[in-house]
Amino acid sequence: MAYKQIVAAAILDSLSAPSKLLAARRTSPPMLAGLWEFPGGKLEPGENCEAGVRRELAEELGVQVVLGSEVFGPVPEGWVLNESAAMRVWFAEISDGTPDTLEDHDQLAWVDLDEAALATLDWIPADLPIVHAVLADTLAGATR
Ligand SMILES: Nc1nc2c([nH]c(=O)n2[C@H]2C[C@H](O)[C@@H](COP(=O)(O)OP(=O)(O)OP(=O)(O)O)O2)c(=O)[nH]1
Repeated sequence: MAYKQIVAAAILDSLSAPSKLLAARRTSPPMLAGLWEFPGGKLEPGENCEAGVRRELAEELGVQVVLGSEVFGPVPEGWVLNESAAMRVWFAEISDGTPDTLEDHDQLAWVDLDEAALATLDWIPADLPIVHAVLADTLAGATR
């Protein structure tokens, strides 16, 4: 089964000594509006995944990033979101710009990297295993 490829970033305050994750609240479609996610989007035809992540973060948040390790999911396309889409996610640190809600989001939040703080956000349900993997990888020092 070929999944539509989505790419996204788990943006940390620091790749070397992470303490916070940048979460973004979606504005559309109605079914997902108000839910929190990893900023990112659909890969364009012919684009490689890392370039896609960088493009999406520039468009949506107005930032440039340094990419760290991938947050590996269970399939080659990353984390299965639904019957037709899967998402690869990379750790990232902002190298230029201040994140802003330029496109697709109405709120951004720097959240402490602990279970309780992350659980206060209403995440897209498909993202919950990814949130746990992000936490586990940061605790294991596997972000870069
Ligand atoms: N970016 C992102 N999308 C997610 C996450 N979790 C999740 O289920 N999705 C879904 C929502 C969408 O159906 C799809 C991503 O598409 P998108 O609408 O963000 O893509 P895009 O920015 O390229 O937008 P567009 O061209 O369709 O306007 O993946 C997540 O954490 N981040």
